[in-house]
Amino acid sequence: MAGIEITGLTKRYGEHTAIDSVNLVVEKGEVFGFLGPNGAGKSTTINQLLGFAHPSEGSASVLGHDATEELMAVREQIGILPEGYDLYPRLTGLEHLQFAIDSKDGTDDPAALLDRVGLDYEDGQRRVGEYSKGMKQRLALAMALAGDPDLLLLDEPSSGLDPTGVRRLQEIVREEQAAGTTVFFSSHVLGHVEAVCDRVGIMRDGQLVAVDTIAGLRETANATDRLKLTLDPVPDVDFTSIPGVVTAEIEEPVVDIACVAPKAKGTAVIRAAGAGSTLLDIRTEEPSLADLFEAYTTSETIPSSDSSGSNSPSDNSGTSPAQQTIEEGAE
Ligand SMILES: Nc1ncnc2c1ncn2[C@@H]1O[C@H](COP(=O)(O)OP(=O)(O)OP(=O)(O)O)[C@@H](O)[C@H]1O
Repeated sequence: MAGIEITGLTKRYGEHTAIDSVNLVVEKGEVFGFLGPNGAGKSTTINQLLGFAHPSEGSASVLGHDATEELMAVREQIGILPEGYDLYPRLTGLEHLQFAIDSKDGTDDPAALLDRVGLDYEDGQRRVGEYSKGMKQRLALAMALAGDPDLLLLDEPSSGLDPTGVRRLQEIVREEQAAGTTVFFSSHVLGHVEAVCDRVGIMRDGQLVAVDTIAGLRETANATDRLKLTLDPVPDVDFTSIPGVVTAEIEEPVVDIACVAPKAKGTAVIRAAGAGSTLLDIRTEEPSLADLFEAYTTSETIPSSDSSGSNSPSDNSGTSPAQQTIEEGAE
């Protein structure tokens, strides 16, 4: 049984299609990052998983239960940190937590949950109306963890968190995964996603345009590695004539080379040395998730490969829109 299984999921608001024929399988125990620009359809998809709205077409199941028809069974097993959660200003943090524990028939110690998200017991005794934004976010995360859920659904969990809070969140995600919990979360903080996710899915204009590991996305996007050579002097060498080098920009004393073939880096170093230059420094950079995000969400043609249709670690039968241009994909 999958953690999440989404099949042909479409949601229309009047004439507007918010999500369009989304297919996705997230395996149990997987940490899955759900990405996309503003308005791409992430919250709409998550809301369908939470049974907040009926799909126009298709279906979504969570831990084997239909998200719409078996809402209560789903809710009992999952922890939710939704976008725009409601907290009650007059109630204390501890009262919120006790409510969350009771609603799951849980046995958690509220003080331990507070500690887990980095809130003091004294914070827990204060009314939530006095909380800062980050404290509210920590409390909402603690509420999602109540009742030892089998699946965590987190919409922008790092919103409002300071760097210590983000690190704590990452530790919690890893601890939960080690305990067998499936974690599905949307985030615009790509460094955080990169740090904890097994795979990511990228939404664009309501469609799921990529599902893969970050290494897989790098391969499919044919994204360039960067090689920065600090040379004394910068030689009169045409680095772009090296097979695999895409661009070579000189900003004395640095030559910044973008290349698609790993071998090109070694050749560039040998050519520079052969021209009599002393190599003062060498740096290489792989494309970051932010670079990949840009490639998948702003370029006219969505990167694709034979394997880009795989939307599950064990399933190669997905329906990612390979070879599809944005114009063709838009409704
Ligand atoms: N209740 C609604 N009524 C009408 N349109 C809606 C509604 N909810 C969402 N939409 C539209 O659906 C599209 C997807 O919105 P959604 O909130 O899912 O995006 P998102 O990827 O979560 O964006 P963000 O990163 O800004 O949170 C947007 O064009 C939005 O305007």
